[in-house]
Amino acid sequence: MLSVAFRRQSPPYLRRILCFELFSTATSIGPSNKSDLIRPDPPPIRISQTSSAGRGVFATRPITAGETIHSAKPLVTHPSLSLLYEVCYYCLRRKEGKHGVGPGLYYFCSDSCREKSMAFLEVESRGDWSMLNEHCRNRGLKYPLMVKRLACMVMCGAVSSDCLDILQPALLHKEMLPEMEDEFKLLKNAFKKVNIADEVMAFLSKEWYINVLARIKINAFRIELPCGSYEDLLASAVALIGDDAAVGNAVYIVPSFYNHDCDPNTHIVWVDSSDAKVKALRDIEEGEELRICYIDVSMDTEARQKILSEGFGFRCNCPRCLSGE
Ligand SMILES: C[S@@+](CC[C@H](N)C(=O)[O-])C[C@H]1O[C@@H](n2cnc3c(N)ncnc32)[C@H](O)[C@@H]1O
Repeated sequence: MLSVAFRRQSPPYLRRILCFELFSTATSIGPSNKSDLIRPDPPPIRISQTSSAGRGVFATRPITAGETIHSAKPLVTHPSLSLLYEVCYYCLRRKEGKHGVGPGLYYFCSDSCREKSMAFLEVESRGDWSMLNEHCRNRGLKYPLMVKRLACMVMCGAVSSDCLDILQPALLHKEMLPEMEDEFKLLKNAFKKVNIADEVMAFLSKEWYINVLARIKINAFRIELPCGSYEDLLASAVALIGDDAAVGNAVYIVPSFYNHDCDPNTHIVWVDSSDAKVKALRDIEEGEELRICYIDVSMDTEARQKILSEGFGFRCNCPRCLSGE
């Protein structure tokens, strides 16, 4: 087991985030009497410093194999460009059959998803995103689209411009900057052409763009959802040819604190939307660090280290890698 150094309690800012992301859906029974609000048990985790991988997530009690440790809702999502009109524009749930949505119209799987999207869509739908989409499509990029959505969410007041600052950023190399600057110009120009007050756009600087992209790069999850129907299967086949099999990407706060292990004790599952469940793969002791895997761990040590180093910027120090397995 990893030797870990952790404080007894998560720092206050992390406790606030845990409360927001994990308990934002208290169950209400009966009329609007506050005493009727039932809060679920707090999840058995705390976020603390590890000895060698920055912050990590630790079990606060024994956890049984197969147990759902907690659920998490994304802060920001974006569908894959090839499935833009085939999955819910908010939660990425696959469209089942024909839902009467016209060509070129976004699909929402429920009134709730439509309502939650209303504010950022009001901003987003004013712009012409064809150049940014084309740029991303040609280069196979997904993250600039998430930055665009986040910018719209900031402009409509749904989130603050620093909402991702708590997450670890990717290390950026000088060679990456020209492409990021091009993307930023495409984004900024699209906003400039529409009627958005300067003060509402004040946060949208090149530094903000690069700062947010660096965090999304290292913390975004690629969401793959099983196909429901034959039509879904066909849509996925088209996506596979045109782009990739993922329905989209999403960034969460709490799941972003899970470190990687090539023999993980925990995994994240998606059933039918971007709502995530973190589950135990085996029995876990109180105080043990919970780790997921970021990559296909069936590869040999050298291949795993190469992908983790090139894609995530770190040398894996998990017991399996240290033993050269
Ligand atoms: C998604 S973040 C995980 C949370 C992060 N430790 C933090 O403090 O916010 C991924 C980063 O955590 C660190 N990390 C994760 N797994 C690791 C591992 N197995 N070995 C070394 N560092 C790791 C690396 O710095 C990596 O870029």
